Amino acid sequence: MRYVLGIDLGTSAVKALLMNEKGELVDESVRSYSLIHEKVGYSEQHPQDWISSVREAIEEITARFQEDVSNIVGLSYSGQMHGLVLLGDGNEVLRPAILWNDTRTTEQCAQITETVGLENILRITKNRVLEGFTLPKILWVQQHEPEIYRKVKKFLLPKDYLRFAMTGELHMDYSDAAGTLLLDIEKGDWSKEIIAKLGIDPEICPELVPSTYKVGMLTESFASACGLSPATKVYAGGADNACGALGSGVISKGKTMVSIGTSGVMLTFEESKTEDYHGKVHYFNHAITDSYYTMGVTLSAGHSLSWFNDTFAKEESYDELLSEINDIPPGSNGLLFTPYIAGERTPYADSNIRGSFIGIDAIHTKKHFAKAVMEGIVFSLRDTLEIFKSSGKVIEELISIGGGAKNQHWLQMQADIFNATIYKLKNEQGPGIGACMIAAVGSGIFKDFAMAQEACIQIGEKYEPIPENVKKYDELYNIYTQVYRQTKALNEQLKQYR
Ligand SMILES: Nc1ncnc2c1ncn2[C@@H]1O[C@H](COP(=O)(O)OP(=O)(O)O)[C@@H](O)[C@H]1O
Ligand SMILES: O=C(CO)[C@@H](O)[C@H](O)COP(=O)(O)O
Repeated sequence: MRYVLGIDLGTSAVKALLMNEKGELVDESVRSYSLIHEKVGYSEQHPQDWISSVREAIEEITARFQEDVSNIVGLSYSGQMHGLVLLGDGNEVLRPAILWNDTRTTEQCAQITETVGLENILRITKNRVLEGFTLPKILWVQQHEPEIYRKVKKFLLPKDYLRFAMTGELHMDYSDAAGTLLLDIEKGDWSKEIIAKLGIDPEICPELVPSTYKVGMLTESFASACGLSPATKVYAGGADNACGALGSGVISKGKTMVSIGTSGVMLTFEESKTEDYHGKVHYFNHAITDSYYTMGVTLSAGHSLSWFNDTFAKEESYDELLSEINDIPPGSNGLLFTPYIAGERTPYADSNIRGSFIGIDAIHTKKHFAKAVMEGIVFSLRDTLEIFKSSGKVIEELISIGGGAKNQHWLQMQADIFNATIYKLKNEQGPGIGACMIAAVGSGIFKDFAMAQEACIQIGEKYEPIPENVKKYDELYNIYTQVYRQTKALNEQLKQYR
């Protein structure tokens, strides 16, 4: 029997999945790592932590593997998007990686928009300039750390650096490159115009490849450190949201998924690059050649719940914290939360906005706050659903993935707030499954992603909207949508005290 490994390099942890040639998941392991928040708005990680965590996660799987490890024929990746890894002359890492949820680059975003022009940016990249994307981070290093910038020979994204550490080969795949704001989406190449206008050395951009491209084999040293065969073939992989889309079957028109990971994502398949959302949602290349997807991002989705848990209920597991939320009616007895605890992206591209609890009453207890946090996160994802609907899309079914899909009440809440049928996967790790599918298609186990989807994706429970909850949540959503406007100016005044 042949096997493939999928490595999902997430924000909070790396998850390694082992899949057999029938598309069944046979083993998995997880290793967590931390985020560094040196200042408000900063979010970094040490690339070395990714490498050691991945090595340990694979080692755990190979130690349990009962067959010859050469039966693990291929591996691929799903990676947290946009994070900037800078390499010097000898491919050494020059500074910690600046991540997707780092919002220090508001000034650089304004400079890019002014220098390149918003119309040009939208025409070339199909996206607006946002703090989370990679290009503003490159300019930030250029301006604030010129001694480091002078040494830069290549820039990579997180999973590309991981792949380099495992193979010695430097590449970037199109689905992840789309999130740099340097890719000309129509031409499928680095944008010479943006690069020239911003005075960036084109040599720092890595070679672009498709997700199923075979970049090479594992280095002898990495293979022996994690117990794999050095003949294991390595395929490029994709952005975590592209892989999440693969892993939840969003590979054809009309398919939509919602993910509550550290961030929150509402994502739908786009057949072509010609739809125009005027940058209101992100428009990126899929991991399938010549396909695209659009998505809106809630910066702190699962992160809002993990923040609440860490800050107010550290001793409790998620299951303990959420055990009584179903005793509370929709709307948490008048308590409303906006999940802008680290700024927001969709629909408000605003790095300064912060979250609120509105309507705190003496009757509210910890479980009300926990439920309000979950509701606020889903309201925020509904903002993107409304953008899709206003462009004429009909979305009646969604696949829900990510850590948030582990909680059945949260899944029901999604059905009620989106007024749509929610399907859960048997294993909620969509991006990891997508990474396995890339390795399986790359190594020829499946002819294409349609065949891989048939074999690898197993739908679990189904959640139907409950009409009285839908009605109540519609009313509450109307109140929710007013909070941003009404708290924006207050947060501007509060900024100096952060
Ligand atoms: N048992 C659970 N119940 C509800 N939510 C959970 C549970 N476990 C994890 N989560 C949520 O999922 C988030 C992590 O999701 P995950 O997809 O693993 O993140 P990432 O890929 O960004 O590292 C946590 O921040 C938390 O909000
Ligand atoms: O910034 C984005 C997408 O644009 C995030 O979705 C990151 O890709 C991180 O994802 P998770 O760790 O939350 O899955």
